[in-house]
Amino acid sequence: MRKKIVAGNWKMNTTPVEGVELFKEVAAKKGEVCSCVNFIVAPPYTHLSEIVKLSRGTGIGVAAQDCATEAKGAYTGEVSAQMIASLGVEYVILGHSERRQYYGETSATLNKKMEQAYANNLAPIYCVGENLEEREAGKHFDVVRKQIEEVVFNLTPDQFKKLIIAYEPVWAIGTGKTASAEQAQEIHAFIRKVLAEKFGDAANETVILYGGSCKPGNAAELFAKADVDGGLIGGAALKAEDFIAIGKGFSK
Ligand SMILES: O=C[C@H](O)COP(=O)(O)O
Repeated sequence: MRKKIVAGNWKMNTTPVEGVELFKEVAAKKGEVCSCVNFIVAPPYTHLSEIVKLSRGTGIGVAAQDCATEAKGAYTGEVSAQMIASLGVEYVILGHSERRQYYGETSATLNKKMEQAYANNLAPIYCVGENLEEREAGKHFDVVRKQIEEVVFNLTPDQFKKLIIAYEPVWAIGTGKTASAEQAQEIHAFIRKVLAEKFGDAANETVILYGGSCKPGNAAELFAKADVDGGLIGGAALKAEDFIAIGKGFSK
């Protein structure tokens, strides 16, 4: 039985004070959701220390939204995986489409970040997904396969066991357009098949999250699909009520 995960990517939103409030609200409401659901929050770097402390005993995991390609040194503005891990953070989101699109992250960049994440015991949440043009041209399977082959296929079998994948069609992120549950299932099953080509049966254990305008109204339908193991939530993770309601998509 694969883990069920609902992860909230706060992106560049909330001040540290607001973030603490949001976290406290989520923690207070978490009991309304089936204990089978694992919640993770990914606040901005500036909030991590405080939120890790608050998370103790709540069962809510904490992720960073990114990490540096290098271990340490003269890289102004960067934050290393070691710095993040030393706070008690367990996960790191890597390869989010916003990082790929606005900061030019390539597979080469992401291979280095993966290496740093694993060297510091952080479990990566590796994001893949096609843009609208690629989807309309019917290239989504090829795009996603490439994003997996160029990065995930470099992992050792042991590293692979810790990996979480998030499929996020770029055309659905923050747009209000959601992939249908059928579209999500189709590509999640495809991702699992590609992973199995390299890692065999271990791919049956890989948690594959859906991301892109996932909200209380569509979560249950998406999560009901066989290969959709939860969600990576953006906008709706900024309201505790909505985030928790998405978690309830698993409760029935
Ligand atoms: O990381 C989260 C995704 O980019 C989804 O964002 P969204 O729920 O606002 O569409």
